[in-house]
Amino acid sequence: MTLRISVIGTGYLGAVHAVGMAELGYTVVGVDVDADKVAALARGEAPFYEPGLDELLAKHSATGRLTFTTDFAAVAGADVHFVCVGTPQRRDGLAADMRYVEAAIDSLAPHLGSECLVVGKSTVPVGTAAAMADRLAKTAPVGAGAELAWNPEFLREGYAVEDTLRPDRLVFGVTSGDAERRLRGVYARAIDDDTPVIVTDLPTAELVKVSANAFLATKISFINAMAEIAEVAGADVTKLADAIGHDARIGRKYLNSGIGFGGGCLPKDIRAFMARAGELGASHSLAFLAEVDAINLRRRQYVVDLTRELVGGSVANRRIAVLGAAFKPHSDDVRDSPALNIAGQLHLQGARVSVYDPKAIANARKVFPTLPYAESAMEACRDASVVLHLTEWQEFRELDPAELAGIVETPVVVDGRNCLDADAWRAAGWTYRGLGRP
Ligand SMILES: NC(=O)C1=CN([C@@H]2O[C@H](COP(=O)(O)OP(=O)(O)OC[C@H]3O[C@@H](n4cnc5c(N)ncnc54)[C@H](O)[C@@H]3O)[C@@H](O)[C@H]2O)C=CC1
Ligand SMILES: O=C(O)[C@H]1O[C@H](OP(=O)(O)OP(=O)(O)OC[C@H]2O[C@@H](n3ccc(=O)[nH]c3=O)[C@H](O)[C@@H]2O)[C@H](O)[C@@H](O)[C@@H]1O
Repeated sequence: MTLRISVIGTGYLGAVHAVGMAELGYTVVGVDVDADKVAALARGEAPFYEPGLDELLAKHSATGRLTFTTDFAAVAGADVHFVCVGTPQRRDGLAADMRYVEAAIDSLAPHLGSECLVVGKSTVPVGTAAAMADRLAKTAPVGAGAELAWNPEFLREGYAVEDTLRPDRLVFGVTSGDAERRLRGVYARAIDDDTPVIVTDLPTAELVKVSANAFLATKISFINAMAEIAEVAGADVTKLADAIGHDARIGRKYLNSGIGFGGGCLPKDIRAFMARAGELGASHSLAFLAEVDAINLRRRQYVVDLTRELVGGSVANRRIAVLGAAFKPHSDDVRDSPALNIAGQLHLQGARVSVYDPKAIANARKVFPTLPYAESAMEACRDASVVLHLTEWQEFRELDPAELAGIVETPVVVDGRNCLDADAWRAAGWTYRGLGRP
């Protein structure tokens, strides 16, 4: 019999997971409290930009095997329930806001059938799974027999469909062999014999997730610290990254220097990890993450200061072109976007900023409605005193520096992602400034 799956929370993670489960052949219902999001998904439209998602959504919505609703009663009868709700940073501190996970468990509990599996996928502070198992036991109908497991997700936005359908590894935090067997069954069609499946207890599974993100954030801040040193020493951090990256023990990935990491995950996850370590009496173990965070935030400030310096001291009334609003290319996500943060700071200092992004303008407008936005890279750059390249979309890499030089006021470019062809820009008459790169 076809497995029936429910996915609670249909944001960047949950919508892709629901679609992925349908692609694996299951009958799937996605539930969210956001009626607009549900309505879009139910029409077969992805509520955000993610390559490949629209096609699969349309394909499976048409068969009726993939449905979306705000009504939790629709999850009744599902064999496996995946909890994918948000765990954002709390407004009053560094810790994760667990309200949404708790609410999802409470809404799910009354509808659980006998012998179903509830699987947490959200990124949570260690100890959450055990607490949610207790919560479920207290609220689920007597005899419901639901079991809880934690299966953290490692997908990257921009590659979310691919990562869901072909995960590089799976982690199953379980308390029984039966839960492991069921999870192996769910993912059987997504993996081959070589895909590592790591089966752990609940706290280890939760920690794997946050430590993976902490490591990635640390690697990025490491190279950005090297960029700071390279800047004052007159060295080239991009060459340095290539050279150390050839050492297989180090590896070149996540050594791209620039304005640092943003998004809905790395920044809030390292902060929540520090907060949890503090609650567990182990603040000292993760004290280095405060520096990782500080190095990262310094990158944004550095570009703001550099821009001011490049225009002779004050950005007031100067036209600044900002290429990029998303926190990274192939995504329309602007959560904690370094590019938007820099644009916002310059705007507040009186600059006449013009922001362009191929996919993220609509989301950027919601967060920063007062920022001026352009319809194209050329429009953003017209009459600019400085061009800031802040999100490395392919479209920006392909800009013709000679053509652009003809429409700006002053040909000065700051390459916040260290990936433009410096020689080509200089040859076209530009003052090129990389970050930690001559
Ligand atoms: N975005 C990503 O690439 C990845 C995210 N994660 C983790 O997945 C979780 C979700 O992240 P995103 O999808 O990015 O967040 P998101 O904000 O895009 O989506 C969360 C969704 O949960 C819904 N929701 C909130 N409370 C609810 C409730 N009580 N019942 C049903 N739905 C509810 C919201 O309306 C929203 O649509 C987070 O813990 C995040 O750290 C993990 C791996 C990758
Ligand atoms: O927990 C999550 O949500 C996800 O967080 C990250 O994925 P994501 O946020 O989609 O984006 P990344 O591709 O990791 O990039 C994060 C940020 O780091 C920046 N970055 C990345 C790599 C690099 O070398 N340098 C660098 O500055 C990017 O521009 C971006 O702002 C992880 O890569 C995923 O494995 C994880 O599942």
